[in-house]
Amino acid sequence: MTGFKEDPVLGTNDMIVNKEGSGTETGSSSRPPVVDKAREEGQSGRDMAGNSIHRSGSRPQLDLSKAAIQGNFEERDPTILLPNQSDDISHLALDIGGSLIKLVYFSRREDRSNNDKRTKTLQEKLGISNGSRRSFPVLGGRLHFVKFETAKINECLEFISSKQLHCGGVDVCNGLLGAAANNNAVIKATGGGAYKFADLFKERLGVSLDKEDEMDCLVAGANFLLKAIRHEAFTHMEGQKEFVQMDDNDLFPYLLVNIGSGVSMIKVDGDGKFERISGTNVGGGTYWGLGKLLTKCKSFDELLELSQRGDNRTIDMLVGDIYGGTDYNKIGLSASTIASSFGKAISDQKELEDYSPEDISLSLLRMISYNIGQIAYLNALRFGIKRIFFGGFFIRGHAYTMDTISFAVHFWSKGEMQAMFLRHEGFLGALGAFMSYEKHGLDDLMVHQLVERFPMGAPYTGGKIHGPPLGDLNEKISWMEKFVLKGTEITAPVPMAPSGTTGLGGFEVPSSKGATLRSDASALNIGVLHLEPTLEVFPLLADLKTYEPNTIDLSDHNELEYWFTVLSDHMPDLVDKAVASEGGTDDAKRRGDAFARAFSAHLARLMEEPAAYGKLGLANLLELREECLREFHFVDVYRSIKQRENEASLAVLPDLLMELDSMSEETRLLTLIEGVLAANIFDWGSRACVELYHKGTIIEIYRMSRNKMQRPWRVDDFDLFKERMLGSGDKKPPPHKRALLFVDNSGADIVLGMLPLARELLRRGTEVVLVANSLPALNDVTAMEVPEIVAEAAKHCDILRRAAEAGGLLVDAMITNSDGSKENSSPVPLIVVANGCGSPCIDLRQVSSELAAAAMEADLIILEGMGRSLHTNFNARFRCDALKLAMVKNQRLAEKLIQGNIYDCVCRYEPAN
Ligand SMILES: CC(C)(COP(=O)(O)O)[C@@H](O)C(=O)NCCC(=O)O
Ligand SMILES: [Mn+2]
Repeated sequence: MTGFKEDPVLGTNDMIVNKEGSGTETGSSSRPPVVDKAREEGQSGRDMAGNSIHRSGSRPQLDLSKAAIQGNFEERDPTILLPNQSDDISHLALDIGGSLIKLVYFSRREDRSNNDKRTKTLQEKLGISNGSRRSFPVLGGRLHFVKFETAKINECLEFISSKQLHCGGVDVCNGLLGAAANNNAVIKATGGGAYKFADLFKERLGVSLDKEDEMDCLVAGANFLLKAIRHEAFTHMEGQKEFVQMDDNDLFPYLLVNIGSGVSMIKVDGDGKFERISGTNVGGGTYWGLGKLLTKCKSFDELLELSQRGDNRTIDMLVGDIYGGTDYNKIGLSASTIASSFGKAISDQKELEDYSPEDISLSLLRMISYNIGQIAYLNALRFGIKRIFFGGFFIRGHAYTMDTISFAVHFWSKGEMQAMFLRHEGFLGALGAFMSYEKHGLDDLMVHQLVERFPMGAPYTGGKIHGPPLGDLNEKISWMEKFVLKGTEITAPVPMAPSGTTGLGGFEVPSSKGATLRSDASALNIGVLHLEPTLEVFPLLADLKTYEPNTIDLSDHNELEYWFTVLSDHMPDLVDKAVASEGGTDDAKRRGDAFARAFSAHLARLMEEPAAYGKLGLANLLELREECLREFHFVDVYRSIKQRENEASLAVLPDLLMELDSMSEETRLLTLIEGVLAANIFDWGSRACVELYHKGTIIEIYRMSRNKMQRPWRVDDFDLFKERMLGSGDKKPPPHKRALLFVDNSGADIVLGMLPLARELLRRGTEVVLVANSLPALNDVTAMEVPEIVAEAAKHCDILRRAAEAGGLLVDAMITNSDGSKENSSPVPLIVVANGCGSPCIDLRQVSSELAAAAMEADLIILEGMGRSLHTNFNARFRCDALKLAMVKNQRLAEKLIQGNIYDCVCRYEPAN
């Protein structure tokens, strides 16, 4: 496991563990289900050999039978009583190693489900409430990863206790179970400490540790990660990290090389199917042990840090030392290849003290890393395995170690094999233990149901080992305040040395060795995993495998720097607005400051290491800002601005509709598209636009924007779109059946832009689904707000009114005409669907199940706005007709993306192929 073990590690083929044939009761998926009765009664069973099997009392699934709402039914989040739910929903697992304790725990999420009556009915009307809905065995929530030093086990116990993780029940605040400490509670644990500290856990927390086999856990954890997490695996060559997309269907077999004190090499053939095919006793323990003796270092980190400044040539015997400074060309060895680690010490007339500890440490690190890389390669070769994943305590995200191992594998395999690493590798065991809870449902989770987000629980130092837990918002704020006093400490952990080779390159000199240690020994390069069982892949994507939501890749440092500055510059104004949106109270000011600090800290962390939480795109940064605001309880920063703009726009809507109705079909279509582009100027996320707003009223700006809409636009496929809509000559194409309109901003954008366009589609017999954000982001309109806007607009327009009624949007509206007659035609419906996100951008790999269901019948999608159609999805291809409409409100983006200028427009039409 990831901790150093006391057990000696045996050499090659010393032990075979074949999960399938072993008949053991540990592990997860291959195990036969445990008889419920035995579990309920907490009995111990007997296996075939008569050994007693400890039955875990844990059962993470919710028993919803006889569930009843307690109190007021009309409340937004009423308390639900689950009388039949046992209080053993386990949501904590541990891996207690020699030096670190790794915790994986699950926290329930408050129910964010949309309770709006109107949107509910309309979804029923479209038949999308049941259709594609599955029953989800797993609760929505978050999977957290936390580390403690084993030496500070008290902090760990305190953390568990303060968060009530050992009670196995659901958060008391959520009122589900109100679980008090449960003396029968059992926590899954692996690693040597599961034995060593069992009594301490019993004594301090009243819980028993249910021990799981380390190797079972390791494999279960690795399999889960490789299948369920998008940017989990990466290569690391010459200081460059590159994520590798694993193919679910082509994952096995792989070689898992776990470098703890010793090294285990495990061939993994499937879930629960693995065999320990080899190992070596020269591992992390060897490096640490020998290093300690030779350098007098006190800790592993210290030793590793020394190596950063070392030069192994003073102590290693190189090919050049033997060949008088020249290469040994005949067998392809250059002069700088290590011929013999520590070999120079034989002939040098030196004592140990004459060598620098730095050089010794580096020589040792290279000796051990190359050796492991070579043995791993040979074993992969032996079994015809192409992929090797390295993990364990020894790796801990240390760039130079990864480079060294990668070089070895690359060198020996002549580039045929790749060494890969896992971002969560430090948590394989803990995750595996977590997976071993019976019938978790977790193993069935798919990539799109897990969203990795930046860790929001402070400390915000980029995930250093946790100190004392922070209980509530107030503590979180105090924590942020404390760090202002300490100035720069809040920013990211030690920076990675800039990459760049020495010129020697290759096997001899990995490049990422710098003056400072960039190790993940203490920093967690992982976020919080949000489990969103209702998320689905947008079914109209042409090719999920090649789909990349982000147009701007922030691994380009210039880009990152630019967007970092944009977001930083926007901060003061955003904080002002946020504070004002919460009444400008002292409490709001405190929260505002804390938000600014937390967000800055995240940005600083990402500047240091952009790939810290997987591949970083602009959409992730923009979402991070919204998540940070929510973290400090800013519910909707632009609420009043949105309201004001909605009202102003609704007031001029009747005139606009009248004007449109007086036009020919062709002119009207053009005017409508112009209207959408012009109204997209109302974007409070763009610095240029915000400056504009100080210069005129909403309507003045809208008029000015309309007047500037001369064609051709910078990207102008209007004629193609018009032909599809209106045909050419006598040919009248059939209308689209259903259009999904991804709406963007409040105010003019939706009222004077997208709604009139929706009305035109409805008039032509196309069903319209307005797709809006689930949660607020900047001034974007949310799905909760749209029905209100539609209801207002419908007062002035029969087409909208009837469609909205048909879609169930107007629950309180008249169902008779003003002359008293009933409607006799059955108009196509207008409905609203929440997209599942709370960001100005949209990642179509992860949308709400409602949207996925609504998309089934759709043959046209219209993506509007810079966030949804330029920053993301600009290059996305769909299986139906797609129209992308946006005004570019940023000069740099305009230049980069469309070789144009700020305020240029994009009307990109791509027919279904
Ligand atoms: C956040 C946004 C994507 C929102 O644009 P929208 O989707 O509303 O058209 C956009 O405002 C943006 O990229 N802003 C940052 C760049 C700037 O201030 O110029
Ligand atoms: Mn927007």
